[in-house]
Amino acid sequence: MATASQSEVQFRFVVAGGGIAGVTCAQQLASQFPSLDIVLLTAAPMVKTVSNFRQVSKTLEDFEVEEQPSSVLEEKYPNLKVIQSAVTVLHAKQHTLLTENGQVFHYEKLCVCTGARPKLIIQDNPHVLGIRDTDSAQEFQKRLSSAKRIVVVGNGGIALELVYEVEGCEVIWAVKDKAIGNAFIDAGAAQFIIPSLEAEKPKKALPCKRTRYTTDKDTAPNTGISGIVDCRSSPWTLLMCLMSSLPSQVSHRVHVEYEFLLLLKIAVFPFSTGVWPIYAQLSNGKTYGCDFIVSATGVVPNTEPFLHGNNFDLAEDHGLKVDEHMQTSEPDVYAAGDVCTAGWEPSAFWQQMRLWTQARQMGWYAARSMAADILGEAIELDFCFELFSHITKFFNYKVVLLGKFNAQGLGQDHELLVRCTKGLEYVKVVLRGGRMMGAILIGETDLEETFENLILNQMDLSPYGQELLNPNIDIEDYFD
Ligand SMILES: Cc1cc2nc3c(=O)[nH]c(=O)nc-3n(C[C@H](O)[C@H](O)[C@H](O)COP(=O)(O)OP(=O)(O)OC[C@H]3O[C@@H](n4cnc5c(N)ncnc54)[C@H](O)[C@@H]3O)c2cc1C
Ligand SMILES: NC(=O)C1=CN([C@@H]2O[C@H](COP(=O)(O)OP(=O)(O)OC[C@H]3O[C@@H](n4cnc5c(N)ncnc54)[C@H](OP(=O)(O)O)[C@@H]3O)[C@@H](O)[C@H]2O)C=CC1
Repeated sequence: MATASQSEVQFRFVVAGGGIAGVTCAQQLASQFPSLDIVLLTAAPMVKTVSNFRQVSKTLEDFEVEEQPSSVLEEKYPNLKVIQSAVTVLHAKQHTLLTENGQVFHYEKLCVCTGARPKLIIQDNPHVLGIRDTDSAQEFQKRLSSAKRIVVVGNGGIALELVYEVEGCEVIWAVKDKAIGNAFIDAGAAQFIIPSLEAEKPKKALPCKRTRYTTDKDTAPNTGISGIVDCRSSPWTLLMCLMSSLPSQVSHRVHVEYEFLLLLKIAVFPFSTGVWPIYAQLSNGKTYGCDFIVSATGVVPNTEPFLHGNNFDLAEDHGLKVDEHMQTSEPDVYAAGDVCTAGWEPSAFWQQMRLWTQARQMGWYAARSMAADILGEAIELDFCFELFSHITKFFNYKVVLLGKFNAQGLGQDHELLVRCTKGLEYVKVVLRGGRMMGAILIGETDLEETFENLILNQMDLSPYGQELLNPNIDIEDYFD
């Protein structure tokens, strides 16, 4: 509770969390209400902003993520005040927040955007690392520089990127599925991209992702590792950038262990008795000694400071459940980005995935909803939630995911059309009742806009059958 000695300040809008969701929300509120002071409370010294935003098609978007000091944001939005102090307590009934530095904030509307943290297979083990932010990426890089072998556990975005990028160290990739990349791609796509793991990697000046993340060159804090500020960097691209400077003794050696059942008991031997600091025992009977294990096994929403004494509905994945206006179950508390879980009835082609794009869209839409509520206006769920779309890069291939790209929730009630040219492209279409429900496009297919339209307009494609993917038909012209 606030004490008499603590200063209490009142704001109409308070946003907690300086990631993409929180910053987007605060920026939107600051521009919509130029005469009001908006407060952004954040735990980290830097905030993340979107730059070079490009609307690729109706729903597909591409942008870079920059890490910048808060002053950059305050200069651009004079009515936006960024305070670096983590929220420690929320009293939702009283509409007050307490921060680490002892300040009490009274709000009319609050948006919680505190992100998520890695869900580690083993907690508090110095040889099991998760990667989330610049600090954890730097720790990973430091450990990697002297590592001979690492074990990567997990089969999602981080593992897919990590195993491809790590050089100069043997990588054992332990996936519990039959194919790699199950969180993003299907088994066919996995077969298409996996030869890239064995092939010589194309030399590139710097790692580059579809959605990049940069640190301001002149203003980044001194990290103590030379070269950082000259790189286009993120927890992720920063990592890759740093890794490119490591000596390459064993080039790109990855061994995949499929279908292991994770034995939660990972043996840890003291340095004096074991050759390796940690041993990973897999259910297939194999044991691998390694320098450290990377647990790339998903994330858990950062909700702790908000739960005690409040009455939030939580989703199964422990996210703050939000309705179609990004409102939580506590009055006047909204949530956006990784910390929240969409609780509304989703469109037939959308699902939540914890990604930069969705963090931006949710942050923006939460701000619009908060404003609409204050102004007494009605607001409808934004169009960006009509169709799931994501552009990224895996194993140096452009990857576009649309709608129910893995037939999520469709059960047996679907059929697949696939076109694949080794080393060039992989196109998979998910159809239900002759109508397109989703697609995976790998390589420079140039099909994203046409397929996006076909999913949105639900045209009956049954008359075209297999011809839909005939490479000799210019499908773009055909359906335009
Ligand atoms: C290694 C890695 C690579 C990724 N690559 C991609 C990619 O290529 N493409 C993609 O789309 N997505 C990617 N993601 C996912 C993406 O980073 C997240 O979905 C996105 O950052 C979520 O944004 P957010 O604003 O919700 O949360 P975050 O970016 O996590 O921001 C949360 C903010 O809240 C602050 N905070 C936390 N607790 C408190 C508190 N108590 N009080 C105040 N502030 C607090 C933090 O300091 C931080 O500023 C990647 C994730 C990781 C870990
Ligand atoms: N390019 C991009 O778009 C990128 C996006 N990201 C995002 O960043 C976040 C963090 O990435 P990441 O950690 O890879 O999370 P993801 O959610 O992408 O993947 C987690 C993976 O770990 C598996 N897993 C979960 N628990 C265990 C366990 N106990 N043992 C073995 N495997 C397990 C999951 O399998 P199952 O699904 O069967 O539970 C899944 O394959 C995600 O939100 C991701 O979307 C990250 C990097 C790149």
